[in-house]
Amino acid sequence: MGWLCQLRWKGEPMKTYVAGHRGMVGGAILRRLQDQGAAVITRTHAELDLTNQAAVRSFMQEEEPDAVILAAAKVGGIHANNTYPAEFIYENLMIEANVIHQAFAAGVRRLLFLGSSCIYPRMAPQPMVEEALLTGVLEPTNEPYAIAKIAGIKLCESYNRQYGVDYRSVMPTNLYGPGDNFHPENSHVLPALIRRFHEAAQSGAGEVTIWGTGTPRREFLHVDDMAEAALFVLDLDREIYAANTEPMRSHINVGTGEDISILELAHLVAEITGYGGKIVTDPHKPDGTPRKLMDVSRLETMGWRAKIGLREGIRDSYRWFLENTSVRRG
Ligand SMILES: NC(=O)C1=CN([C@@H]2O[C@H](COP(=O)(O)OP(=O)(O)OC[C@H]3O[C@@H](n4cnc5c(N)ncnc54)[C@H](OP(=O)(O)O)[C@@H]3O)[C@@H](O)[C@H]2O)C=CC1
Ligand SMILES: C[C@H]1O[C@H](OP(=O)(O)OP(=O)(O)OC[C@H]2O[C@@H](n3cnc4c(=O)[nH]c(N)nc43)[C@H](O)[C@@H]2O)[C@@H](O)[C@@H](O)C1=O
Repeated sequence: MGWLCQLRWKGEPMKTYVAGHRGMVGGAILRRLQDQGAAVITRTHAELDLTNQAAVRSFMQEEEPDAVILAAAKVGGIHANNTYPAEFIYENLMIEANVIHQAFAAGVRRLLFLGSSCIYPRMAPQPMVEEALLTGVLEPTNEPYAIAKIAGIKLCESYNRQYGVDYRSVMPTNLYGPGDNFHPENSHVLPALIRRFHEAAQSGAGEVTIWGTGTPRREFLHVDDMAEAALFVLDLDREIYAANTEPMRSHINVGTGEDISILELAHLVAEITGYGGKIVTDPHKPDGTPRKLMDVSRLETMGWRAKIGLREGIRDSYRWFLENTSVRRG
């Protein structure tokens, strides 16, 4: 069970709205809250399109949640970001502006916004500290998405400064696990490789191609760790959160503090899925950021660190992939 979420306001359990509850992160957060008997509100994308300002206003005014966890977003890997830049910047700006403003207008006391590690400059010194934000140019393949995420942090900070609310931001590294998007083109690297190597092992293929040179390095955090970290940060006393952040640098990195090259990752996924053939690289596909290892000392100082190791986590994700053929995406 791990750390128990005590989301309470004046002794009463907070009514918490989980936006994006059918997604990988939102689903993991919802499971933890339900396991702890928390009062939770959810709406599917079909029930409530968060890019629709009037619909979000009506929902917030009607439900008046005490807390909001914003895990809804337009999300995808390097190919999706590179192919649909207008959708990534527009939809994410609209979702966060609507949810954050309408939460404030409805008197929501506490909110957690999920950003991403791609907010940092392409060549930020590694590991990347929270202070590196806005100190350099971004990675072109996901700049629109990154700018939307930076805007989300600044929305929270601006509402905190002007209206005195308590809206917090966490910056997850690359995430994976149950409920992931396994689409062959639009997914992130780890689910994409799980699918590709599994299919190759099943078909007896002699060769599997991975995108790019295989030299970039990435950090991977299991989504159950992410869910626990999200609730840990949301539940922190305001004084502790304020003491470990600054009003204009309020976001908190969430990761494992360890990274791996894409080629090493490919060999690990091949081993776990039982694929024994060749692995070749395709340098014509983009590498993206060479490295984006997060400095996670700010969150560790506040008392949280990741628990699930990469090998164990990939096994868990592969098991979910195999057991959920009907519900998995892609
Ligand atoms: N996955 C990763 O590696 C990382 C994710 N993050 C961040 O974590 C958060 C969650 O990501 P993740 O769980 O992986 O993403 P998913 O794509 O798994 O989930 C996103 C959820 O948001 C919903 N959604 C999207 N657009 C809308 C909309 N207009 N109105 C209502 N709901 C909408 C989706 O519903 P539907 O599918 O029905 O459209 C889905 O349930 C995001 O903020 C993401 O940026 C940050 C770093 C890494
Ligand atoms: C979390 C973060 O995720 C995104 O950034 P990213 O980490 O670069 O995305 P990615 O996981 O898709 O790729 C990681 C690396 O892996 C290589 N790679 C090899 N083979 C496959 C492959 O088959 N699929 C994919 N997707 N990548 C592959 C790929 O070439 C790249 O070098 C942001 O857009 C944004 O969404 C964001 O915030």
